[in-house]
Amino acid sequence: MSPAINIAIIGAGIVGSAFINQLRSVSSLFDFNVIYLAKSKSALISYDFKPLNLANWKADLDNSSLNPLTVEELLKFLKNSPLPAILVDNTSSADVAFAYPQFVSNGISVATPNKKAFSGDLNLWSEIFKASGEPNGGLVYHEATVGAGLPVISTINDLVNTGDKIEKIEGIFSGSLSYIFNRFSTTKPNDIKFSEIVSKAKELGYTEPDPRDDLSGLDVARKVTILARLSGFNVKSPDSFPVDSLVPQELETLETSDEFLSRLHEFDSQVGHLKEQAASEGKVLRFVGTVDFPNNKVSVGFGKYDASHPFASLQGSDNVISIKTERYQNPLIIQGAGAGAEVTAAGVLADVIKIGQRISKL
Ligand SMILES: NC(=O)C1=CN([C@@H]2O[C@H](COP(=O)(O)OP(=O)(O)OC[C@H]3O[C@@H](n4cnc5c(N)ncnc54)[C@H](OP(=O)(O)O)[C@@H]3O)[C@@H](O)[C@H]2O)C=CC1
Ligand SMILES: N[C@@H](CC=O)C(=O)O
Ligand code: NA
Repeated sequence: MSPAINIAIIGAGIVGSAFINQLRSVSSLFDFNVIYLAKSKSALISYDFKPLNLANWKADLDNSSLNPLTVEELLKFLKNSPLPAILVDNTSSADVAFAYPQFVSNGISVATPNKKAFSGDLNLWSEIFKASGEPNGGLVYHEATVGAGLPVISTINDLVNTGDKIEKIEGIFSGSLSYIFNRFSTTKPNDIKFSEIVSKAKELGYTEPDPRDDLSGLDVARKVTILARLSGFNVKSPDSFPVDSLVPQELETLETSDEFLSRLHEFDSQVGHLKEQAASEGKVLRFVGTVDFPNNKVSVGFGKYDASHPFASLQGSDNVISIKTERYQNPLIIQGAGAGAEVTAAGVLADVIKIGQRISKL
């Protein structure tokens, strides 16, 4: 049994809930003590660092009168942890993400599916990994930021760390857009309405908290930025290259995602023409990200594909990522579910286990 490790979890939504349940299911294999669990308005806090009883965690969290700790308070709390500590950020909060360097430089490890820190300002990227490289720095794992639980980050890291040179990465990186377009855009005419299939993707837990992050191409741009940076291509930001958007300009500034979803139907015909045009050519629309090193080009947007193309035959929320390198001239392909509570949570849990195994060897 690896030595006990204290875990602080922020976020108990679609991914966070599945993560907590999966963590409890492996508790006999690993000595992970949850000492903090928070959502945006309430928290469970074990000030004496004894493991929280998670038997009824959801009701306890919903009914807790404790407010979540601020980032500064949480840092102070975890710095006093008598055991090594891991911060698990299952939110899409920028505030939490931008504080990672403070946690990591204090020896607190981070495991997260939150893309914001890794696709934000390049200086933040450098600060996080510089802090992690310090002798007492915490470990940083973010497998689920690209392709959910699919081994994309670990594969790119292994390729780069063993001296391979990444030449081109391309694929379908959005689970929600994959689900949407696998159904919405087919070579045979269909009467699926765009707004309906988008709402369905949200119901299934595939989209970002605000689906506009998916439909605007920003989520894929964040993922492509992360992969480019890991491959040694210091992309400045997710908006420093062309990104196609499917968010109607009139709906971009609506206050809430609910308002957006309630009005999206007004633009069904506008988006419908895109798919009809592709179908008239015997093709389907797919949303693709590309990092092309020899041509110094990064792009995120629509492409039209024959029914025989690998991008045209995906199922569910599948991602497919093609990685061409100096060694893999015939590209290495990773394919599978790229969104969804269970597969994403498993990616985060696997990172927590890797951190625990590495810490226990220290
Ligand atoms: N869904 C998926 O398939 C995938 C998601 N991800 C990433 O996982 C992360 C979570 O996504 P998802 O679970 O779908 O999102 P949800 O909106 O379902 O859950 C977010 C959770 O974070 C909580 N939260 C938000 N801000 C704070 C804060 N400042 N402090 C404490 N808690 C906070 C929310 O609280 P409250 O409940 O009170 O609102 C909620 O519990 C995102 O970064 C997303 O990009 C990555 C890969 C796949
Ligand atoms: N909203 C994202 C979730 C995973 O990153 C997607 O649709 O892929
Ligand atoms: Na992944």
